[in-house]
Amino acid sequence: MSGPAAAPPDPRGRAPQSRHQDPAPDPAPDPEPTIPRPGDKTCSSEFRRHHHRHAKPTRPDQERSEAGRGIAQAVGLVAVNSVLGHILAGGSTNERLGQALPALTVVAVTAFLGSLLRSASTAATGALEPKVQRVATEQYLGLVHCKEPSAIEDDEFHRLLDAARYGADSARRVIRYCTNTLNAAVSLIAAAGVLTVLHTVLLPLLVLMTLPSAWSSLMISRQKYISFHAFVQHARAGHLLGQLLTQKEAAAEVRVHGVGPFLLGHFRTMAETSEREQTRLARRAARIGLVADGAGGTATLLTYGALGLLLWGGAMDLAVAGTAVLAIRSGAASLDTLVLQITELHQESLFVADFEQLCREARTRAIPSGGHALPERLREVRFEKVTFTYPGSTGTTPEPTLREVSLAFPTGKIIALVGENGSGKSTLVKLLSGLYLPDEGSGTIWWDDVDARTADRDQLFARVALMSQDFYHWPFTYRVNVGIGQPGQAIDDDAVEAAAAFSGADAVLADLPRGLGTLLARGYRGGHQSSGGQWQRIGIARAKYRQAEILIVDEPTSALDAVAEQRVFDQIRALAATTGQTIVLITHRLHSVRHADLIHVLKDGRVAESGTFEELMDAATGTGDFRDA
Ligand SMILES: Nc1ncnc2c1ncn2[C@@H]1O[C@H](COP(=O)(O)OP(=O)(O)OP(=O)(O)O)[C@@H](O)[C@H]1O
Repeated sequence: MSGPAAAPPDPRGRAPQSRHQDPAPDPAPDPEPTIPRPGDKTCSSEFRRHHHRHAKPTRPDQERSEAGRGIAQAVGLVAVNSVLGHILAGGSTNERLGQALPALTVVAVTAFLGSLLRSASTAATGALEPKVQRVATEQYLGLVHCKEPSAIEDDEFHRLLDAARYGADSARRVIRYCTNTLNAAVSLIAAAGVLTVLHTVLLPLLVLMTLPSAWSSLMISRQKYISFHAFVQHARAGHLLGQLLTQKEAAAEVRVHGVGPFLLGHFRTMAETSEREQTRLARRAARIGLVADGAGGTATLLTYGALGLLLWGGAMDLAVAGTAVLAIRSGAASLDTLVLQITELHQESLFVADFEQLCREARTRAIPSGGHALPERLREVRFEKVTFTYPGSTGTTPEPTLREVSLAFPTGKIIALVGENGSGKSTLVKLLSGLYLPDEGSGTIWWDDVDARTADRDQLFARVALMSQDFYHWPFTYRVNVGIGQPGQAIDDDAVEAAAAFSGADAVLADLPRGLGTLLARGYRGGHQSSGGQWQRIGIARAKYRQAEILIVDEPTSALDAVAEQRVFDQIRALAATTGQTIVLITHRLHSVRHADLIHVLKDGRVAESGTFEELMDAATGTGDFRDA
């Protein structure tokens, strides 16, 4: 938990995977990631086809290696039988060794071949594992970023996200366990084949010996999985507390307000609950193990007793019995490994199933692609009796945040939204930008004559630039932080600089040690820390760079000084006048809406009044809501 690159805790108690021992590619974050081109497929069927192509758990060369290894092992066991036959036969020691020499050579050669084939199989697995993990991780990230924002509000979806987070790692491990399972199965078949040839009773006895450990492994893994699901959110909350102690955003309060001991105490309580659960699981595993060992021991006694009886009764000679002991030992070890690997495979497959469920769920909650095209030259966006309730709102009859809102955003105008805290201004622009849609059965948002519900959402997003209070500070360079406004295009440095000059972020740029290429992320080598006001200018530059038809600015000047604030409002006015952009301005500063063409006043999720500044200030035309605000 030491920073953004720290591996998440694995609630299943596995140690995080260590980094490669070999010289590895530079793991540092890429401060200038390649911005995807239009048509890049992240949520597409092509992506899924790619995944399936690479997700086969074993490769043909690997299967051939394993089959070859099994044959070598069986031949080796038969050769051991021959060696024992010669050694236990009559004659001098030299004669017996001489006769056993060819069989001994076969044993050595088969052991050598087995090693070679095992190593080929390990190399094939090693190549496949990272590929599967990458494809699965890409699929996970590709699907979850395309989901409707309503999924973000859904606790159940978050629980699924938490559980599925381990699916990509599990998919990787599935490869290893598949190989090990194949490995053990081949060894077992070799040993079982030899045992069947030696005596028919030996094989069922071998199976009997291993059944108890199979049962115990399955029981323990099932318990662990149930516990993981019960504790997945608990683990996430514990991880979050750990992060809060190390995060730079919380650093000042943690120290000055002394929040550290409070967080630590909380963390300890949560960790102790986890510890109790681990202890409970360990005790349960111990009890199950004890029962399984007792049953396994009895079965082993039975097996060797049967072997003794066969020898005693003369049904088997000593050399065959010796080979049988070796085959039983090798077969029992293989069966044990097989059971263990199948159990692990079963456990990992449950996590992969969570992962697949998440992928299915994410697909059903994906923002739909396609829809009606928006008008080329938009005249206005009009809300008609729009009611909106946040998904996941609690209560039997959840309260809508917006109620029967009717208002217009005419193209090329400056429209201000004002109202007290919580009146619904930010929610309204979330609907305007297409993030959310009106409640089913409520009114409509019209983009001229196109209903936002049936409109092509990608087109709708493309028409909007957002400059919200909490716009994202991307941990990339200055260039990317502005250029990401148009992620479908290669970044044009001249346009970045022009946007910076527009917003006043050129002054920020002038002070940066590496200009456009300065990394705006403290905590990484060469990372630079910008102030709140400086970030706000960068955010405005980003919105300007986006060149969308509708620019939504939500409290754009809260972190700016008075001069900078005046400058931003002048520029916003200039934007509307020169580029024909529609500006939707949310602000609490009434003097800054003086120049708006239209002001909508919101109160408790409803439109209280609309008009120009003069109309609203006039007692004859205004209701007083604006004047009182
Ligand atoms: N994601 C959400 N889920 C549930 N309720 C929300 C969510 N976001 C906002 N709300 C609720 O919706 C109401 C309106 O919030 P909104 O942020 O739209 O108000 P606002 O007018 O922009 O407020 P402010 O001036 O304080 O920014 C509030 O009661 C808030 O608690």
